[in-house]
Amino acid sequence: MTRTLLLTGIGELTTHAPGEPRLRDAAMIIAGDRIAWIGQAADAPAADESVSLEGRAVLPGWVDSHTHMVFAGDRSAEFEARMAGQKYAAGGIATTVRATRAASEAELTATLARLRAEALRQGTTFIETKTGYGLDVASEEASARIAAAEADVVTFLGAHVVPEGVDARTYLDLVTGPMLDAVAPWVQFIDVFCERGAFDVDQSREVLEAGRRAGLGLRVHGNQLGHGSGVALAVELGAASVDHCNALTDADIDALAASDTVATVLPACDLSTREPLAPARRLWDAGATVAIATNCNPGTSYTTSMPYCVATAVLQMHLTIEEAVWAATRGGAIALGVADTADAVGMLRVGGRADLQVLDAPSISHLAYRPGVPLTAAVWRAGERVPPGAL
Ligand SMILES: N=CN[C@@H](CCC(=O)O)C(=O)O
Ligand SMILES: [Zn+2]
Repeated sequence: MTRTLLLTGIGELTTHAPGEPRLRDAAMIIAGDRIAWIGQAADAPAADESVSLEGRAVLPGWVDSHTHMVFAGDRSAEFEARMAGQKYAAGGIATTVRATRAASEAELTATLARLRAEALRQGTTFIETKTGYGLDVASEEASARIAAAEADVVTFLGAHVVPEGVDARTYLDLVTGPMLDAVAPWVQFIDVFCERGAFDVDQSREVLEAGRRAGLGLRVHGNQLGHGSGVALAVELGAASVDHCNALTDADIDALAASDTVATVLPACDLSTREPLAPARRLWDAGATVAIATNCNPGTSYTTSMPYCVATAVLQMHLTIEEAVWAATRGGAIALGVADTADAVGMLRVGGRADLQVLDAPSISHLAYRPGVPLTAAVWRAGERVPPGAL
């Protein structure tokens, strides 16, 4: 018999069930990896075990839908220079490519596992990560394989930049041919950095179409450093998401609003690169589906903290706390195509996967009201409690 655990004394429960407001004085039963019951604490059935959360808030675990965690090396000198006024450019990626190629698989695995654990301690129960710092067939294959062992979803980003010493045409043939074949067993999505200094719109289309032929879902890094065609291309090809979205025209916003392509904003990256914040408020108001992610990587956003991103989205991008929490959970799940499956994440529902977090606070509002304070009190991932000593 599956043992049941009753979480009672939930001061505020965010489920994201359609039309369901935050529940007060709630309780929940976890059975195995599933949620077996949700309701008022006073109506809770008996369970094998019971834990009182003493008025704390409960919400879905964060879904971090955009990270680059397979890398080696450190770019703090580049970061310092940026804080002293230098502009971010795609060329910094080459530094990490050199370090990543020189690292052993054991080192890359250890870094990824460390970052994954760091994220889990902050409530992230589901994570996507990308290749993109190998940029040759063997290194990209290794990156994809390492990523697949640790992350929930893996994206192939061979088209991050054209590596040093290779011409663009030769590299595109590699990315859309042997490199794609080598990573295909390990990845679910293909991505392209459609930006000045990386790939133009025709090159990006070629990469995405090759990925689609290989059965992969599509994502785009677009409109990060200037007005470009990334968003328009993502919408045209029906990509699952277009990420960054800093420099958008009204037409880009309208196109996103009329599409199923998720607009993923990356608040920590915007601050770390001193780029104008993505217009999350305008996107939301226009009717676009918005996701929030960390973009954890050593160049533009070296953080695993979804709470930091949520606080920034509220304080600086002007989302409400409910919108920001939704974007960092259900929005991320939609971007990864895992919002409406039997194993859906990013929401709490009876029969659904028990991925949830408890805040050391009575309400989700404290995520922005008390920014920078570690508020993660407990985390369950697929029904397994993260050992309290690990938080
Ligand atoms: N923009 C492209 N790729 C990463 C940054 C990579 C880097 O600078 O190392 C990003 O999402 O910000
Ligand atoms: Zn990225």
